[in-house]
Amino acid sequence: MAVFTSVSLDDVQPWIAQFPLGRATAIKGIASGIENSNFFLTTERGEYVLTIFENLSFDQLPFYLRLMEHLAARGVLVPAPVPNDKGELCVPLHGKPAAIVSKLHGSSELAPRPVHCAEVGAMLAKMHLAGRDFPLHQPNLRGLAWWHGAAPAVLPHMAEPEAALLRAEMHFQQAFHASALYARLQQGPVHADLFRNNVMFDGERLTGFFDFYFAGCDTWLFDVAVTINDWCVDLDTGVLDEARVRAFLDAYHAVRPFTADEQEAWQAMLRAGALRFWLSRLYDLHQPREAEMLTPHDPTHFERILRERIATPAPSLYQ
Ligand SMILES: Nc1ncnc2c1ncn2[C@@H]1O[C@H](COP(=O)(O)OP(=O)(O)O)[C@@H](O)[C@H]1O
Ligand SMILES: N[C@@H](CCOP(=O)(O)O)C(=O)O
Repeated sequence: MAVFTSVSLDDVQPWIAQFPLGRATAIKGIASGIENSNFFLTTERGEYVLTIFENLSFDQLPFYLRLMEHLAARGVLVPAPVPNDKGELCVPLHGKPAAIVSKLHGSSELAPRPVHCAEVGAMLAKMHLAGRDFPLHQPNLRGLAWWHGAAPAVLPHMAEPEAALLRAEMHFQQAFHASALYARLQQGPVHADLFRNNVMFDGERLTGFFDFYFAGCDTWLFDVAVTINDWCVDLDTGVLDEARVRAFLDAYHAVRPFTADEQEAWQAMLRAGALRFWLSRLYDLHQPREAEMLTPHDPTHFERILRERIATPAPSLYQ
């Protein structure tokens, strides 16, 4: 659970006057999440989510918030940021950047079936296409450059077999990212953290993607790999579930067809998706930050997934 910065109804009342939302009537800290302080905010106009950004700067936030605005305007189901009376999407609260977005209906589907995976696959493809004319650019801040900084920070804490795997995979990914094949992959704004807990469903109907605060420009295939590694995996073994993978990939391919280059790069990208979260979970474990409520995620889950993606041929992207 994480609320890093506390906010009361009294704190928020004068602040919210700059938004066209009426008075705030209730505010409640949200326990889940590990990056930001989130609150359900009820106002005279409806239900919203207030986020105080703990690690992102005012300079970085326009990318995320304008991307959500851009996607929402193109029919991609994402929370719409609410502008204040000056048209700003991000304003200080308790000295930190903060934003209000619309609240999505429903709940996360933590035991997805193929029908849910198909919904996510189709919406992800739609999101990639809708992002093509997004004018702002920011790299994926948890990409290869970050991996190079994080690996030396966690390696001293690791036992040798795991450290050897991390060094070898860094080496492999360095070569993959420098390859001509990688350079040919299509790129654009990606979510980069589209796990089960970042998508809302109302029954079998997807109501939205949220938590865009790891988004950045990267290959579309990386986004597919990150998403499949969570949505289509057997959580105990890290093995991909064939029926869920097929449903996801077929639905994605029907909206935005995969290319032959992407097929060739697929196994290496599934490995990249696993490495990214193994590293960030190791980093959070060994370099913890202050929080009122915080549950660290288990790194061994992604170590298992990485070993499995190295050992097992990747499923075909299209039939
Ligand atoms: N726009 C939204 N609509 C509905 N619920 C939301 C929305 N944004 C966040 N939440 C809720 O807040 C929780 C934590 O948000 P999240 O963005 O995952 O936090 P963090 O960025 O700290 O990881 C989510 O699990 C979800 O229940
Ligand atoms: N999805 C990541 C961590 C990011 O946390 P989130 O709650 O913001 O999605 C992981 O599982 O390691």
